[in-house]
Amino acid sequence: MYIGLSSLRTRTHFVFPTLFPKPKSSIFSLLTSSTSSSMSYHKELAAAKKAASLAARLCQKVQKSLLQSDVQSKLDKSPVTVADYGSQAVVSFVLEQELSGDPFSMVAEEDSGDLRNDGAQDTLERIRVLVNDTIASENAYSVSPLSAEAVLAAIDNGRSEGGPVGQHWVLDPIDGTKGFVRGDQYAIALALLDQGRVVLGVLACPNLPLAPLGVQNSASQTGCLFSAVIGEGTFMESLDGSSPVKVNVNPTGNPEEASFFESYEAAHSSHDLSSSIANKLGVKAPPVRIDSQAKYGALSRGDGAIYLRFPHAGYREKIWDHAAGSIVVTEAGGIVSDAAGNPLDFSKGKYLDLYKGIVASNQKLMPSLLKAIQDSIDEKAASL
Ligand SMILES: Nc1ncnc2c1ncn2[C@@H]1O[C@H](COP(=O)(O)O)[C@@H](OP(=O)(O)O)[C@H]1O
Ligand SMILES: [Mg+2]
Ligand SMILES: [Mg+2]
Ligand SMILES: [Mg+2]
Repeated sequence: MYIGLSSLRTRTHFVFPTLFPKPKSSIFSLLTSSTSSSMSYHKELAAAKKAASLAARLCQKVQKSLLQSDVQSKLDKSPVTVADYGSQAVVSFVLEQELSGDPFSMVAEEDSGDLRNDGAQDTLERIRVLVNDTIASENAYSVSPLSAEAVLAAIDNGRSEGGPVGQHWVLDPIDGTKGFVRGDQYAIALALLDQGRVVLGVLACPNLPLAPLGVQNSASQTGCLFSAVIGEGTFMESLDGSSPVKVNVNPTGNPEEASFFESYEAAHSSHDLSSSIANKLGVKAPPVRIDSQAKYGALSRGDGAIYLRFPHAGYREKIWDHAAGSIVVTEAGGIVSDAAGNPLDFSKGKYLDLYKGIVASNQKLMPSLLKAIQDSIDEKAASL
């Protein structure tokens, strides 16, 4: 099954009684009753939610009227749009404003290189206007409009290499650019590393319905903001503003009840390998294919029970593609590991060193899932 926006809009049986039942604890009460170690991320969490929400507003505006000229190709042939750059500039600007005075380091996907080339002036001007309009819409920052140079500098604030020492923000300004361009799912993914560990993650998913996948209808509201702080659990709220509700992964230990997520793009993850693993495990449902870390968000609230990702040989995963998503799932009670069950190590710079791929699930399914994965990998190797 492919979950794009169009198919999401046409489903009928809606059963999400109160979209946001009265929360048992709000983010505020939760943070005030938390342990001293996680208390220290209160300010960072508020800043991250604000930054990702504002960037989501910019992306939504662009996605509604995306022009062919808004989409460029990077050196590796992957797409990048004015919204990727604009989102990165907005997140960088908001974090600096909200956390001014603190040392600032950010590892982000985009850089200003191509925008400084001759012939990129029109694109840069479009980004500058988008960024300034978005910042002005917040009414909270009394700054004069940013110049083109200031926008380029904000984008380049994301040039850190990360690593095991100190704090580093990790940003994917649009994860799932291909989905974004297609009009489907994407996410703004922002995480904080502290001494090499992910301690906070925020995922803004503007096109993800608030109701669970498969049960929403055309009237369902879309736009979810997931947030997680280490030791505090995972919360979901509407991007339009609502009280956060705590979410948990699907607890099933029965593969027949479990559905699994994978990339929409077959070039990003082997669909054949996932299907062999699902068969071995006894999963009955067809794969749910969605772009971006929206998969981690959906998994954290129990829409499915498994996420499988097996990039083709030679591809190296980047930390910004998994940092926010992984803490959103682990704080909701799930497990995220490589295909051998090793935890992901975000302390090695921009890249993740992995065995074969990434897998996320709940505590009960993980042991048999890892076995099915290894059996499928061995079978594939023997058939070559
Ligand atoms: N050949 C490849 N194999 C695996 N992942 C890839 C890939 N090419 C690009 N990607 C990554 O897949 C991400 C999208 O994930 P998904 O497949 O879950 O939608 C992209 O993020 P961006 O869109 O931020 O560039 C990109 O980093
Ligand atoms: Mg990209
Ligand atoms: Mg990405
Ligand atoms: Mg991206």
